[in-house]
Amino acid sequence: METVELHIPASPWTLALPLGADTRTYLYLILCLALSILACSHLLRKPTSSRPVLNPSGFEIIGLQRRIDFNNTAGGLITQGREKFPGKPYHLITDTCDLLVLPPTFAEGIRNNPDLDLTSTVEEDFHAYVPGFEAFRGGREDEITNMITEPLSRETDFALKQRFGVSNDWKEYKVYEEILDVVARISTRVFLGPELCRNEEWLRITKNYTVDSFIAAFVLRIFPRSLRSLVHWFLPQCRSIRQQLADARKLILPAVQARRKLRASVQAEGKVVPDFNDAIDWLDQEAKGDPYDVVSCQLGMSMAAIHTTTDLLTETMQNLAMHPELVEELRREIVEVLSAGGWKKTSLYNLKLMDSVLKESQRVRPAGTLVMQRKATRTTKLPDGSTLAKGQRCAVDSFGPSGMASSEVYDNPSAFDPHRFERMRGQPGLDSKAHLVATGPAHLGFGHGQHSCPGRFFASNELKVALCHLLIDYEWRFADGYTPKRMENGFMLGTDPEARILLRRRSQPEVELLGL
Ligand code: HEM
Repeated sequence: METVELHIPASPWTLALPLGADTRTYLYLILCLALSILACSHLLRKPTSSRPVLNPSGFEIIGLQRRIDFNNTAGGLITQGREKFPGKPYHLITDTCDLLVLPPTFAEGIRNNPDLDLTSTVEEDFHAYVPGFEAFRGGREDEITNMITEPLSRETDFALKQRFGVSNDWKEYKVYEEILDVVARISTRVFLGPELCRNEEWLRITKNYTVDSFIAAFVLRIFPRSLRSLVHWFLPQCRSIRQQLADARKLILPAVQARRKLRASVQAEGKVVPDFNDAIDWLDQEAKGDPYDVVSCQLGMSMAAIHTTTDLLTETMQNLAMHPELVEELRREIVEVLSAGGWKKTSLYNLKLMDSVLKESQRVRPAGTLVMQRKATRTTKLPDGSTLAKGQRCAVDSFGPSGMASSEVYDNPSAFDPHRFERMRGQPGLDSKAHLVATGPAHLGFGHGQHSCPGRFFASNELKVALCHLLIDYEWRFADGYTPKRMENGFMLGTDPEARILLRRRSQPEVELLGL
């Protein structure tokens, strides 16, 4: 499989920077103002620990070219770091910070360290204090449950018919674009309920905000932190995400207010409040009456959920196109399990081959080379007894020794083995590591420890429901002339957003999924 660097702004892994002429004038003006502050701040950013530095940046005024180039060089640098300092921490000067890269053997030791925080790394890299970037603020979005399998299935059926129709003729699609829409719809069904999941305006925002805010954050990072609160008002990329946030407010607030009003009136009449089974309710329940910004929580949740889930689903569909022998096996499993148990959470649990295929797809190509990004909120100890200074950032190299591609842990780790995790089921010591939602140093696809992905239980269910519908109701193969690729940008790895497939509806599915 080739690795390419693509520039398609439909996915957050690729960033193009469309700056207009008037913007450039503002940028140059403000850049002049910023030079002296930058020179000082870059001198101050040098690592102070005695650990080795892989890529010392030397003196630089802005380092803009180096930071832009970092998106293309990060993968190579991490490979160099792994070879040069095997099993040892080292500093890497990234496009945003001085990062201490740790081997996977440290993952267990740092996973629940209360002095290592994830939120502040996101807030720092994505300017959470700037209007328009509110969705990057730490919020209440981690209360995710997974109790709506049946409505999820109904919405998946609707969304797939919307995108792929019901024709039995082959038609060519850009798979990422189509699956992104399907995932946005079914995720919104759970986050905001049945009305907004079919609202085109909200679907546009929920799909675009992630990519647009990544671009805006990148542009804003050109400026020193002290100027960002001013500069952002003039940047078209920041203006665009502020507008999206304002549009989101107009759509979400009336729905939330209507829900609260209904709840209050039902309670006043002494009746039982209906269970709406969506994140409007979950967030309100968790807030227990405290004020919170429901719109940025909802956008933050979509941002964490939609492109990540789309990426894994698209990657798995492509793996199935490369291994068509698996399709019949998976269909047999679906028919057997769902015919016996219907659309229950336990049925999804029993789709063991499907779980293994998804987990193996994620093991071979996770969403990032580095995971568990953290910042020390105070001086703390690392598992090797050394000290991590307050403010120092660190992250774990997923592919380091004992990690996701390690021959100490996995037989033939470079091969895609769809049954790998299915075989581990029921084996003492291995069963707990076999499930898609299980995390550990040898599988960091959802991170590990106190900040591991709280949405993975929901994502796992959503992915399985979507795959059941896709496998039973549709068939697909790569479009003629298309060669599978994967892409890399900074620490992010992604499926090819340009991948083309031929897909058609099956005329005689083994089972009627909506009737279960
Ligand atoms: C296949 C889909 C997904 C993947 C691959 C994924 C991956 C990740 C990863 C790698 C992290 C960081 C973990 C760490 O640093 O230890 C994370 C965090 C997070 N994810 Fe996911 N995620 C997915 C789906 C979702 C969904 C569906 C939701 C919400 C419904 C969600 C919500 C979150 C939140 C809120 C955090 C931050 C947790 C914290 O701050 O402690 N994710 N995810």
